[in-house]
Amino acid sequence: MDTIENEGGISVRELFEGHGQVIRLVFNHLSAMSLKGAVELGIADIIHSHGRPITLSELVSALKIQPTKTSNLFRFMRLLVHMGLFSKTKVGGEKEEEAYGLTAISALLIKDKSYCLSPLVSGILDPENIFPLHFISKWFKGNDISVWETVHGKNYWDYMNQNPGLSQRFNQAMISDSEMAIFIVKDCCRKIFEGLGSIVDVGGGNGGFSKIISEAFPGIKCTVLDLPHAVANMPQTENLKYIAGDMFQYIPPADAYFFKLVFHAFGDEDCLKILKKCREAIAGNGERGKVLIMDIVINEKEDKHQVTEAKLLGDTLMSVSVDGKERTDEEWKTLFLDAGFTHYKITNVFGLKSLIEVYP
Ligand SMILES: C[S@@+](CC[C@H](N)C(=O)[O-])C[C@H]1O[C@@H](n2cnc3c(N)ncnc32)[C@H](O)[C@@H]1O
Ligand SMILES: O=c1cc(-c2ccc(O)cc2)oc2c(O)c(O)ccc12
Repeated sequence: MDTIENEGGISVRELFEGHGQVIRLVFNHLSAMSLKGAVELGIADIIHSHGRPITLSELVSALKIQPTKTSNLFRFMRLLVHMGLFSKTKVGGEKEEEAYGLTAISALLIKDKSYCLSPLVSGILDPENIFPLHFISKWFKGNDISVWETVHGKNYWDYMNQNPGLSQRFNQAMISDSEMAIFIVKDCCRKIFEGLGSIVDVGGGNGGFSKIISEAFPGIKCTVLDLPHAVANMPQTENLKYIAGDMFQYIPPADAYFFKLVFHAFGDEDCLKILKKCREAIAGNGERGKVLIMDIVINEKEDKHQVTEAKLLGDTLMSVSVDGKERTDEEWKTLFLDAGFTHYKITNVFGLKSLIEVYP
């Protein structure tokens, strides 16, 4: 086939393929929006309560949608099966029919399960939350720290502070992201938490993780430190307290300083300030204490392609939304050593996250 000289010798066939890739990328937003639609329709809940794979006609009637939408639903389910949200099997005797079942993805969307991720899907894909992402190019050309300043004239946390509805949906999203941590705390990483007398969950939001810890280890006193709007009106219990404050100003002393998805929301300079505060607190406590970080570690060599892609998408989200970043092992190491820590250990835990133990 002909080549187009002024395009660096790319063949017309390659351009055809490139055209398909551009269309695929443009249509990519439909993956997220279809996931959101499936969550709002409650398809996973319907299949779960059905107790066995559900046929298209049974699904139409359970969804209480017009029969005229049957073929649209068939095509929607075909996409969701392709995306891995649902499985497709044959049911029935002589007159076989196709039926849809749950997969490891849709099992996480069942609303009565503690580890349900539906609030994460709706919270992160909230139109108000994604609107500023339409202005990435405008942000690149200007001097604003994030797209939130470009669009709303204030940073992410100030915007949240002034918009309690969005803040609540974001906090619910993060709580649902924490629920799976129960398996880590109880199983693979139990030893990391055993024997601790106190934990400060710094930037702990509504305390999703601390609730899990305080229930699994009644002997640990958990304190959630977060900005005033995030911890307002939170019910205190004997071993779970909330403090409104600024982690750049003060972090209360504890046996362990826990940070889940906090460092990825800040640049290196800010992370160093926070880590140095922890290091000082440990020194002031007779070198007793450690930092525990549940966050993302980019590992392009060992992670599957899809996992790296999700981490890199997250990195761009952090870069444009909050001046944060996802870090490689080397980048984490530099931060820890610069803050005065001597060693650390990374354990891959769940989803995209690792648990990093950092020692003085
Ligand atoms: C991405 S969220 C993580 C929430 C929680 N750790 C979790 O994973 O569910 C980051 C949190 O940092 C909090 N935060 C931001 N700036 C802070 C500051 N200066 N002091 C304390 N918390 C802060 C935010 O309010 C938010 O709850
Ligand atoms: O929009 C987000 C999403 C996340 C997030 C949620 C769940 C995960 O397992 C990883 C990342 O984190 C965010 C964040 O830390 C932030 O400061 C703003 C937005 C988001």
